[in-house]
Amino acid sequence: MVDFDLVVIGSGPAGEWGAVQAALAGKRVAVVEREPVLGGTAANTGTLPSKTLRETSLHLSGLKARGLYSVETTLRHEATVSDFLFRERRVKDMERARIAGNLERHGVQVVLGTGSLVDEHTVRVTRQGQPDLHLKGAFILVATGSTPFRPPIYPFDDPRVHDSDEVLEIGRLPTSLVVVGGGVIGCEYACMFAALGIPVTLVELRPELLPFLDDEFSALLAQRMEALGIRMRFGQSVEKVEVPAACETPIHLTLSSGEEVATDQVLVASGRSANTEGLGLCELGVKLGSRGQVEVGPGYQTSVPHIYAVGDVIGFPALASTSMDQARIAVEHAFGLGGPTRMPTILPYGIYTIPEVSMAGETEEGLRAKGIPYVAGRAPFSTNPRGQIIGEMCGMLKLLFHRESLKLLGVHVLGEQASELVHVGLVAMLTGSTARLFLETCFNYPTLTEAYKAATFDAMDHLKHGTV
Ligand SMILES: Cc1cc2nc3c(=O)[nH]c(=O)nc-3n(C[C@H](O)[C@H](O)[C@H](O)COP(=O)(O)OP(=O)(O)OC[C@H]3O[C@@H](n4cnc5c(N)ncnc54)[C@H](O)[C@@H]3O)c2cc1C
Ligand SMILES: NC(=O)c1ccc[n+]([C@@H]2O[C@H](COP(=O)([O-])OP(=O)(O)OC[C@H]3O[C@@H](n4cnc5c(N)ncnc54)[C@H](O)[C@@H]3O)[C@@H](O)[C@H]2O)c1
Repeated sequence: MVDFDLVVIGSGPAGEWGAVQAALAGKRVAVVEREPVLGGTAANTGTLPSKTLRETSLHLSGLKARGLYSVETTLRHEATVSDFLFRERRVKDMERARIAGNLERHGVQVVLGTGSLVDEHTVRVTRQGQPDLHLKGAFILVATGSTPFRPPIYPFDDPRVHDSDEVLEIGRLPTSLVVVGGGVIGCEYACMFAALGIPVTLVELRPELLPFLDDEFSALLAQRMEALGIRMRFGQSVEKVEVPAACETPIHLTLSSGEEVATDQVLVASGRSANTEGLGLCELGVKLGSRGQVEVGPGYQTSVPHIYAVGDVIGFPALASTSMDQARIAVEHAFGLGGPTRMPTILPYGIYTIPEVSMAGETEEGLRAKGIPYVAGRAPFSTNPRGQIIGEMCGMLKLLFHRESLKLLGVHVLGEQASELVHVGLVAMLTGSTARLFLETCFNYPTLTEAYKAATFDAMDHLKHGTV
């Protein structure tokens, strides 16, 4: 039995940063990881691999150059799956090495094996070909993440049927692809494959894309995705799947509308499930929600006070960004370190579709539902000099201000660098800033960020004319 102040189960962003935060405070920390590599979904199968593939597909397809030179650049026909995956593997390797270095530098002990709780303070680590280890922790941090949900109608053992983990192991690029699920993962992958010139059909149960977005931006994104060649099938699901043994014979899907779709490959991205199975949480009285996610209270404490849970395993918002901060907060709470014990009230969302979309704060629909008077200001990138220079003709920034106080309430961006640009508005909201901030700030010229000033002027015009 080895004694620690904190035993962390899982080495994704939540596990890594929870462990480091505790180690920085002088605590003895162990991280248990069941995979042979560190980094979880963010480093290995999710965030970084998918973002790297996005850049690769933009590069291989020459898509970025199209707006600039009006040339019809198409995918180099000899592009192979190894071209496609080359940089993804490099980025992944570098991130794994960074995490190992970070944990080592802070004196965190890494134990490879599958962790489960045998009692309230003891984590058993099951290791292949080696005896079990028992680690005692004054506190336990559950950071076991999530895995793709696999609806039973799909034969995932067929090499042409993928979930979002397996798509990173594809043996060849599809000649056509059906993506099931128009959530963030489905939209991002649909764009990447469509950018490569592959015919993509996106099947989404809901009548619209990403309903948490401002309606205007959800519709704009759908338009841009259609312009990229993606066939949208809203309000539908897949009822029947026929996968012939011969891989040259197309897969046959029957949609709920009765439409038949023939496709080379299928990517199923219809949600994820929390990794709680076999952890022994229920046996200890830790409450789980309807989808297996761990229920937590303030400070990410579970119903067993010295067991904390953070990241994807607790469900929404299930982002790498929020997982890291939740973990830092949980450690602050557990050890009473005096730092922040709750998340910021406004979180940013970055969606790496083509084009990118990002938002923070309120949507127009949200403000209307709450009866908050507002004024909107828009700045299309086509009228922004930097937008002209880089050929970003479809992007837009929209700002939502309180109609009386002029406090910034929401920021929405679609286009190049959207997930970076949103941070200006995010910080403005977190500091309670008003339209004056943008009117009085001198921005670099020419930049996309300047759009903040243009959108603010537009909002002031609306105020003057009594429009929204
Ligand atoms: C395709 C895709 C793209 C994404 N893109 C973004 C993005 O752009 N931005 C963003 O912020 N988020 C993104 N996400 C979400 C992000 O990856 C997750 O929110 C984040 O990885 C969650 O971190 P975590 O530490 O909670 O869990 P994970 O990263 O899943 O890590 C959990 C770790 O726990 C280990 N583990 C599980 N059970 C055990 C056990 N019993 N014993 C030992 N170890 C165990 C797992 O092996 C894993 O290493 C994306 C996700 C996907 C799938
Ligand atoms: N850029 C980012 O921040 C980013 C990128 C990727 C993933 N993620 C995170 O990963 C998590 C999981 O993403 P996800 O896209 O798998 O899940 P999701 O729950 O966000 O989306 C699943 C989508 O599939 C649809 N769906 C469900 N069943 C269906 C069916 N039978 N037929 C057709 N459509 C169906 C749902 O309506 C939904 O739109 C998200 O919570 C997200 O936070 C974040």
